[in-house]
Amino acid sequence: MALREAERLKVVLNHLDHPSVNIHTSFTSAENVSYHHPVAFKYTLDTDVLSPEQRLAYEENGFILIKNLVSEEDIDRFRNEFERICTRDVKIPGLVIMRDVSIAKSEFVQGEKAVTKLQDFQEDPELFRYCSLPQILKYVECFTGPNIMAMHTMLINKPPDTGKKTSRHPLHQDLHYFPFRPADRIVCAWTAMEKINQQNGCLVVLPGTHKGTLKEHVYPEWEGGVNKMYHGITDYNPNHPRVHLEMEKGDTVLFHPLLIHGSGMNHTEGFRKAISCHYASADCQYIDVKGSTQENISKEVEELARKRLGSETTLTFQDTWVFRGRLVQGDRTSL
Ligand SMILES: CCCCCCCCCCCCCCCCCCCC(=O)SCCNC(=O)CCNC(=O)[C@H](O)C(C)(C)COP(=O)(O)OP(=O)(O)OC[C@H]1O[C@@H](n2cnc3c(N)ncnc32)[C@H](O)[C@@H]1OP(=O)(O)O
Ligand SMILES: Nc1ncnc2c1ncn2[C@@H]1O[C@H](COP(=O)(O)OP(=O)(O)OP(=O)(O)O)[C@@H](O)[C@H]1O
Ligand SMILES: O=C(O)CCC(=O)C(=O)O
Ligand SMILES: [Fe+2]
Ligand SMILES: [Mg+2]
Repeated sequence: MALREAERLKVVLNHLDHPSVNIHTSFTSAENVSYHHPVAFKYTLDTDVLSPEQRLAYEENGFILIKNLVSEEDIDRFRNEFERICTRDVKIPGLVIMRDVSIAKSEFVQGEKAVTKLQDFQEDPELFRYCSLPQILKYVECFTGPNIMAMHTMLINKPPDTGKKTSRHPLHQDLHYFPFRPADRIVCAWTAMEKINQQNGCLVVLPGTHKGTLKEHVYPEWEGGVNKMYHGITDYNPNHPRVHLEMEKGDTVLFHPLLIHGSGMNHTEGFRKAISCHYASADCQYIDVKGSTQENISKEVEELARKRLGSETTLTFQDTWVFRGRLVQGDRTSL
């Protein structure tokens, strides 16, 4: 134990010699922590990628924002591919094209304007390039370690709100959807595909909530309706500070799967776009969610699998993740 503390201290101290860090402004916190209370890092691993203040920020807040991580050129390519999918120029196996619930039964909306989310693009080489970008994996490894699985992929096209407030995403923890652990070895990368602010419905996070436990999730009672599987937490502290993550095109936030987050209404006429991937250490283990707060989502997913693949399907919640996961670095050891 003492040896591990010493190793941790060494990491912090090593960073003190790092030439790119400004000793006068940024070091104070890392220095204080390391001398006065040896740092017990729980949420991050020892790599040379995160600066001491980035590392402490993630430990404390459960997220870090990296400016300008994905190039314009790459984002424009993802956007192009998104359009080809919406117009049905390409068909990708396993990919789910989801409409906003407010227009789900409308025949009159077509193309990109009818799509609120692409889910599971792991079989599309062009979009899946996002999940393998080396500059993203370099950060992801700080949380997952070297064996990395891309477990869940999405391109979110938050529509202008129709007035029913269905463009909101209720406050939730992504871990609710995942039957694998440990949670600390899972991380989401979420990249803005354009300028995203409060007007068009940016991410809203409750800093520090990753230190809590997984909460119960249910459909919120919203008058205008709620999108399929958009479960939310009812039992959160309404006075907890909220941070609106305003981002530029290419900025990327990495966040912990227990961090409570959601997104507000899109008050603009544009479709707000973001691309994301949930990564997990390939060393994670599947868990049985029976009797836990995750039982409701597991039943809902299994029901959807039966609807899609036929009523005789015996696919479990865990199986759906085995099929979707793709190795992006190292060895597929467990997941
Ligand atoms: C090998 C694997 C196969 C097994 C597949 C199982 C995969 C499940 C994936 C879901 C896991 C989600 C994991 C997320 C983890 C990270 C955290 C992210 C948090 C979220 O974002 S959760 C929300 C994401 N939700 C989904 O992705 C739900 C998946 N969506 C769908 O399955 C379909 O898009 C949907 C909504 C069922 C529509 O199916 P579709 O066949 O395209 O549509 P139909 O026109 O036939 O409509 C069927 C029926 O559904 C109603 N409908 C349509 N859209 C919506 C909507 N947005 N919300 C609510 N209801 C909707 C439609 O009106 C029809 O209703 P009827 O009454 O007429 O039957
Ligand atoms: N009445 C509500 N009940 C439950 N959750 C809500 C409610 N209103 C908003 N939320 C959720 O709270 C989070 C932040 O939304 P909030 O409304 O604060 O965003 P905002 O960006 O301030 O948007 P707006 O300007 O539309 O109010 C989102 O996840 C949203 O879905
Ligand atoms: O609104 C968004 O882009 C975020 C949605 C989200 O948190 C999710 O799908 O898990
Ligand atoms: Fe989420
Ligand atoms: Mg609001």
